[in-house]
Amino acid sequence: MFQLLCCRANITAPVRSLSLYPRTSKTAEIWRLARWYTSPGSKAHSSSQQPGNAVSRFWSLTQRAVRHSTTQTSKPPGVALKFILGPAALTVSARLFCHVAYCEADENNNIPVEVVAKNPVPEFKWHILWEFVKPQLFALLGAVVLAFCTAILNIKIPLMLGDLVNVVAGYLREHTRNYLHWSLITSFVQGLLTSGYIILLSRVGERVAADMRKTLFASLLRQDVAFYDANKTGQLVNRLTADIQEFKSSFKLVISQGLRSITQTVGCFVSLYLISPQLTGLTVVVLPCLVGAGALFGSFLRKLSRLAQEQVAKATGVADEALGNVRTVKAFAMEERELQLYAYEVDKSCDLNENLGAGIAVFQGLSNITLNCIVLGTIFAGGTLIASSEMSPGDLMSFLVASQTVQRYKTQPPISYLLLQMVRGISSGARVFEYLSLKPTIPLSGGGRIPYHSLTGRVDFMDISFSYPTRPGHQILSRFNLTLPPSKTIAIVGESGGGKSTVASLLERFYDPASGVIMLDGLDIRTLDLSWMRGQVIGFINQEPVLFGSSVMENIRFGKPEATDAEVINAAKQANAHRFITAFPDGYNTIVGERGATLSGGQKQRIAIARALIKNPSILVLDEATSALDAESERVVQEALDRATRGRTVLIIAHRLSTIQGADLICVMSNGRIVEAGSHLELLSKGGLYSDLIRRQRAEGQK
Ligand SMILES: Nc1ncnc2c1ncn2[C@@H]1O[C@H](COP(=O)(O)OP(=O)(O)OP(=O)(O)O)[C@@H](O)[C@H]1O
Repeated sequence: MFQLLCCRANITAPVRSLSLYPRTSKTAEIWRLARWYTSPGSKAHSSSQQPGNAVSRFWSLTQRAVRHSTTQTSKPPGVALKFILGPAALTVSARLFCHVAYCEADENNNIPVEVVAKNPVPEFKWHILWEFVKPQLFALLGAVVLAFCTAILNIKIPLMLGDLVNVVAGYLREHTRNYLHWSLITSFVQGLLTSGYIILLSRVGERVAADMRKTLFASLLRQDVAFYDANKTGQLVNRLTADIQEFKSSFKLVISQGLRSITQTVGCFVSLYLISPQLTGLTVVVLPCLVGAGALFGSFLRKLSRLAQEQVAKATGVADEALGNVRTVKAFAMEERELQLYAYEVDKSCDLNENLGAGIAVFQGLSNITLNCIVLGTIFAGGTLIASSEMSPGDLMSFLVASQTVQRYKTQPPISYLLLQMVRGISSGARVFEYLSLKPTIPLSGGGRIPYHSLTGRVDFMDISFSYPTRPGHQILSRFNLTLPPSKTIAIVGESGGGKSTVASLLERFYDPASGVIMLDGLDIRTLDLSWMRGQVIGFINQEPVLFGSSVMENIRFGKPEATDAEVINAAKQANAHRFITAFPDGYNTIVGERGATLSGGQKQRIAIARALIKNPSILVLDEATSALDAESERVVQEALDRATRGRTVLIIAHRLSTIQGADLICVMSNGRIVEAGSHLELLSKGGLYSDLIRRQRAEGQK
């Protein structure tokens, strides 16, 4: 609707349609517009404003041509009315039509091909649209009325100025033949050049966007885990998709239209100067003021646009979180609450975008008024010069044609639209670049490696103190010390929230401690190659294994991309997973669904164990690996784990104490430190915190 208003509010269109063109050029102009209007492809064509303007211009010129061919003199009042209402009606309806048609033909519609191929073509349901439009009915009607009135004015203004045109048009008639000849050649060359720059620009735009996507994705993947604690994935995905899309569209549009506008403007200014230095001087005085005011307004709009885009990303984040965790949302009957949260964020983004739209509208209105004043001022000043014989009527005519061209290219491909696109493109680009230049504090590669045959797998946590970066004041570990001897199984137990999983995260180097050192075989892990450590030394299995939506085979191979099929099957056998996998009709090629949704908890866990085992890690970290399973699944998974842990250094983070009684050493954590350590029997006989925990867990089990 806003676009519609903008289009119709564009009262520079009548200036363009003044028919100040030489009469013989009209047919060429009409033909060019008709072709422009019907040819798809250019990004400029996807603007709902451009085609609309083209329609009004096309119609206006057609009317002029007809009028000139029939009579050059007076017109009866009925005819005048026809010329006002007819084009207006056509223009409004054509704009409405164009809007729909061009939305459908959006070249940047990024629906993946396979989705389109698999799903039936979605039906456009008018009654649903009506539900959305109903509350806005008054605004819509108001807009249609305003658009209609503007269309009438658009036609009225050229009619009023028509007499003036008739007077001066005679001058150009003498040059008709020459003009036609050159017009044809110029049109042809212009067509070729247009195709050329659109092809090139499209290529540049697509490649820039693809590169930006790849680079941003790589940069996001490189970031620390702390970065993901502080940013919602929905917002990150939004930068990867919507922001780059927006940037690409703006880039293409602004370059194509902007280049053309600048070239045309400079060229026409030279022409203007040759025609009348006095009038051009006047324009040159006025123009910087307008440009200055425009720049000020532009920076204000840019700020608004940035806020609006951030808010849209925030709303996307809320939706992403709710849809990504839809089972939890449903399990807690939180649909209504999530909807409220989403609606709140969407309403905020709606308000911001409305403000942005209003800002653009005011800008458009002001610029239209200013430009029309310039035209009238030119005519007035030109008239004065003609009266004092300093200028001929022909020169005034030429000056008006040239200044009209300046306006068309400087302000016409609606400047508000260009400006909006530029503002949006800059904000989107800034949001993309922000993450492109972000450096992770924990580099993924670089540093030493320990040869496989000399790696023993001993780990020492020495005087570790740590707080999460998102909660700096809350200390989780304080002077924490622990040794994992080679090929031994060490279990950590303790109160929930006591920091057990944090110990595992530090060993994986998801975070670095604030003070203290973690050693692997006597070497500070900060000096070792992180990719090597995570990829080959440490196997990690946690409570909620996350699988990717590909086949079982690919999920297991995720642990070692170069693994052969035989290695995958061997790992699955070790993880007690081979039998259930081969029972599936598609065996190892079974697709596990998004995040492994088509598998049971125990099956997912065993695939995750196979994925960790395939890399044959020296150190295995099990973070409550069986606590989410029922008794039967736990038995099968535990069996797999017992087999998997043999000959490796194992750190078990345990909630259920029954699963760790066979560990070589059990450490009890409290207040971020180890307060007790020993075997199961030793700790029981001590009668300390461990036996307390056992007693409490037994009591809970009996309830
Ligand atoms: N990413 C994070 N950002 C900020 N705080 C965190 C983060 N992860 C955990 N914490 C906090 O750190 C503390 C220790 O968490 P941790 O997960 O290590 O405990 P835990 O002993 O493993 O608990 P549980 O047995 O319930 O799994 C908790 O207070 C938790 O709220």
